[in-house]
Order: sequence, then C-alpha cells, then structure tokens
Amino acid sequence: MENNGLGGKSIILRLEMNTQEIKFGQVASAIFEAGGDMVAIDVIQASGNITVRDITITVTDSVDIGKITNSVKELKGVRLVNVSDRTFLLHLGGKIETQPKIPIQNRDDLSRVYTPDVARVCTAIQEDPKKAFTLTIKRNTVAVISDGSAVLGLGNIGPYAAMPVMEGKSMLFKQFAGVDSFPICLDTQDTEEIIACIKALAPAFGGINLEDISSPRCFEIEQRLRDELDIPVFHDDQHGTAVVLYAALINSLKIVGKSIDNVRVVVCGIGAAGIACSKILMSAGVKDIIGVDREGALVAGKEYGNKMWQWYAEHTNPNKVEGTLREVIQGADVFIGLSAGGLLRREDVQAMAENPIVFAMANPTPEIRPEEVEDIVGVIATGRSDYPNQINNVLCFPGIFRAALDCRATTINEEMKLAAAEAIASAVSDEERNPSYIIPSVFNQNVVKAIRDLVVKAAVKTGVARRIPRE
Ligand SMILES: NC(=O)c1ccc[n+]([C@@H]2O[C@H](COP(=O)([O-])OP(=O)(O)OC[C@H]3O[C@@H](n4cnc5c(N)ncnc54)[C@H](O)[C@@H]3O)[C@@H](O)[C@H]2O)c1
Ligand SMILES: O=C(O)C[C@H](O)C(=O)O
Ligand SMILES: [Mg+2]
Repeated sequence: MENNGLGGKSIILRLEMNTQEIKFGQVASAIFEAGGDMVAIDVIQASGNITVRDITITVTDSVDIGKITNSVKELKGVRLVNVSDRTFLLHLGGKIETQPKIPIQNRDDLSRVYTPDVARVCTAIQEDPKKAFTLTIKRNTVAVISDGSAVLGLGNIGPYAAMPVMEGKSMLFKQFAGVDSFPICLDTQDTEEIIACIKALAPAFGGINLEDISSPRCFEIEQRLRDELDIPVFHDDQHGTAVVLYAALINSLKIVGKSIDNVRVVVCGIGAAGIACSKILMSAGVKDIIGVDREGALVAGKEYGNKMWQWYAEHTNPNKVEGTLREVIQGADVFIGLSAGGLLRREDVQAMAENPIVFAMANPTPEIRPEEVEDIVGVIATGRSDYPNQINNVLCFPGIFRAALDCRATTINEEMKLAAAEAIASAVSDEERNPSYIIPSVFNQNVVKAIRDLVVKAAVKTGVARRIPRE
C-alpha cells in the first residue's frame, strides 16, 4: 500500500453503485466509520442508475483495509469492482527503461551507430582502453548491485524481491545527479561468485554501488573489489549511511549543545551500516560508543564468531558495559538504530540523558516511531521520507558518484566521504537549523552540487582523480 506521507497507506476502491438503491453519502459514511479518509472521488462511468466511481482513500497504519472493503461490500446496491494499491500500480513493468540518445533514422545512421562504422570505435578502445570512458556509457554509468541478502530491514529476501529497491536507487541516481545506472540482482550469495561476477561486469561501468548485501560478507566483497578494480566500489549501506549520519549528528549536537567528544552513543544493529557509522563517528572524535546486537552489548574479552564483532568489541565500549539494549541505553546521549523496526520503547528513551538524540534509521519500520517520543527528545530522525529529518543514504550516493564519475576517480576514499558529510551538514544554515530540520531534504537542489564540488576537490587533493573536470 502506498504510504500517504503520514505513516499511512493509500488505496483506490472502484465501486459500481445503483443510485436507486444507495446514495453516495451512505458509502462515504461506511468508509469513514471503518477508519478511511476519502481524499478523491473520480466518476469513471455514469449511465442510467449505474455509476462507477474510483474512491481514493488514505488510512493510518493501524487501520485494517479489510474492514473498509467489507463495510463497503455489505452495503446494498454497491459492488466492489476492484481494490488497487497505488504503490503497486507505480511498479507495474518496473520503474526504469533505457533510452537511446540519438534516433536511428536512416541507413547512414545505422552504419555509424552499429556495424560497420562502430568497428572503428571498438578498435580505438582496444588500442587505448582509457577511451572506454569517452566512447561508451562507462563515463556516466554505475551498477547498483545486490544479492538480496539484507534488503532494507526485511532481511534475506533474495534477488528477485530485491529488484524494486535497486530500481528505486537507479531512479534516484538519475533524478538527483544525472547518473545512469543499472539495477543488477545476482542469484548467488557466495562471496567468491559475487566478486567474480562483479569483476566480469565492471568494463561497462564507471562505478559499482553495492547495496543491501549482508554483513560480514559485504566487508570482504567490497574490500576485494576495491583492491582488484580501478573504478570506485562503494557499499552504500556502509558508507552512504555513515556520511549522512555523521552530517546529521554534527547538526543535532549543535541543537542540543553537546560536543562530539563527550557524548555516549549506543548503536543498535552491528551490521554493515552499524559498523560503518560507528567507524566514522570514532574518527570524528566519539570516544564512548557501545554496540548492541541480538546478543546484547559487544564487550571486549568475549569471543564472537563474527570477525567484525570481535574487532568492534575491542575498539569500542571503553567502560565494558554489558547487557541488553534496555540496560545500556540508560544515560546515553545518542541512539543510532540500524537494526529492525520497533526495538526501542518510549521508556528506553526516557532513561536516556537529557535532550537525547534518537536516530531510528531501520527501514521501512524505524526502531521507534517519532510520534511516540517527540515530546521527550532533543532531536528525532528516521530513514523515511514521510517524517521530518530523513537520514537516508539517498542524500549521499547520487552526489558522491556524480563527483567520482566527473573526475574519473579510481576509488572513493575517506577524505571524499568526509567532504560529502561536510557538504551535507553545511547545506543547513545556522538560521535554518532546528530540531525538525537537521539535514537537508533530498529535494534540496543545492545538495548534490555542493557534495560534487567538495568531493571532486578531495579526490584531486588525494591523487585519485584521473581527470580534473572543467567546472
Ligand atoms: N536510513 C538509512 O539510510 C539506512 C542505511 C542503511 C541501512 N539502513 C537500515 O539499517 C538496518 C540494517 O541494515 P544493514 O545493511 O546494516 O543490514 P545488516 O544485515 O548488515 O545488519 C543488521 C544488523 O542488525 C542486527 N539486528 C537485527 N535484529 C536485531 C535485534 N532484534 N536486536 C539487535 N540487533 C538486531 C543484525 O543481527 C545485524 O547485525 C536495516 O533496517 C536497513 O534498512 C538504513
Ligand atoms: O534503501 C533505503 O531507503 C536506505 C538503505 O539503503 C536501506 O537499506 O535501508
Ligand atoms: Mg540499503
């Protein structure tokens, strides 16, 4: 069901009504009493006593759609023809398509774009492979690649089910930064196979955006590809998230008047995103950071099967605090949720330090909904677009790849990520900053350009740019 912007859904009921048997007012009351809010009515057909209307209804998450449809079905003189979900309608046939840049109108065009003339271009690239950047889509194209193993907070839903998210990322690349991209979902979760597939695909692309690959495999996959390919490989759930989170924290700390080296941060969900976010915060000066996963707080001295957890336990939690989320959240200044929906309770937030910062970033359901705690927090943010303060990697990946492609970067390094965070944080001015506006909107047209410019500078400065773009 489509989210209506208020944590709800939107459906369209097509109803056939016999106006001799029922008045529209009765239908409207039945829908209202079952919890639906009618937002539009379209007359599809009106002939004699029979009218067909499409009724667009929004409902909050707690309302049962079945209750609304049943209440309509029970009315005499009404036939429920169809119930459509606007989100599914939007996905029919997928969300993107390829588009030629030039029309092929005659034989002459055909022989240039295709055989025989195309052969001369092929030979030119064979003689100088760098020309792939100027003479093919490589210059402006990124592969969005997933194995479907950690899709949003839905978990291991597989490559077919992951496609709508990857298509969505491709749309965002194009709309926000003019970057072309292909969504690719691999039907393997074997680390070596994934690495081999991506290496084999790389010639067509100027960058690889890894998406929704679960930890700890994502770390090795990314590292190996970074070592073995000469184009940027960027695991968005790690680095895109870390960049945006850091930007949001810089601005939130200014609001609550706390300093980054004094705050106690609890990170819930020590997976791809949780580890990368913790690392960026540690390099920014956070000293007291406690990671919590299914087994409770990660503490040095314990044995973990997961290599990254072992590393994490040894480099965080200086006071060796043990216990569940409920226990370790007490007195914390900042909560960062990168785990699963509904894990944090209002009582937990009440037990945090004064003016707590709560970033409940699990998608699609945050660890806690803003309406449950907005009266007791300093700042609250989620990963969703239907609440204020959307901390989502979409604020980073279009701009950082725009920069990387423009300067033909061989990699996206730490300096480039920090430059992106700085650009995002400073897109919110001192005058604008307030608890409901800690991070710019993804629709803020200045953000991508600001990221792009600072990231290109960082790439040039650190020697990873193969080209200095004109402007
Ligand atoms: N807002 C954003 O931009 C953004 C970006 C990346 C990820 N996320 C969200 O963060 C979450 C994790 O994504 P990821 O890519 O790191 O996945 P991941 O699979 O690598 O990590 C998830 C971690 O959360 C832990 N976890 C799950 N349920 C838990 C529970 N009940 N208690 C404690 N820990 C629990 C898992 O054990 C795992 O370590 C997802 O919900 C995803 O949608 C949000
Ligand atoms: O896809 C998103 O909305 C953000 C992030 O990549 C996630 O996995 O949740
Ligand atoms: Mg993701």
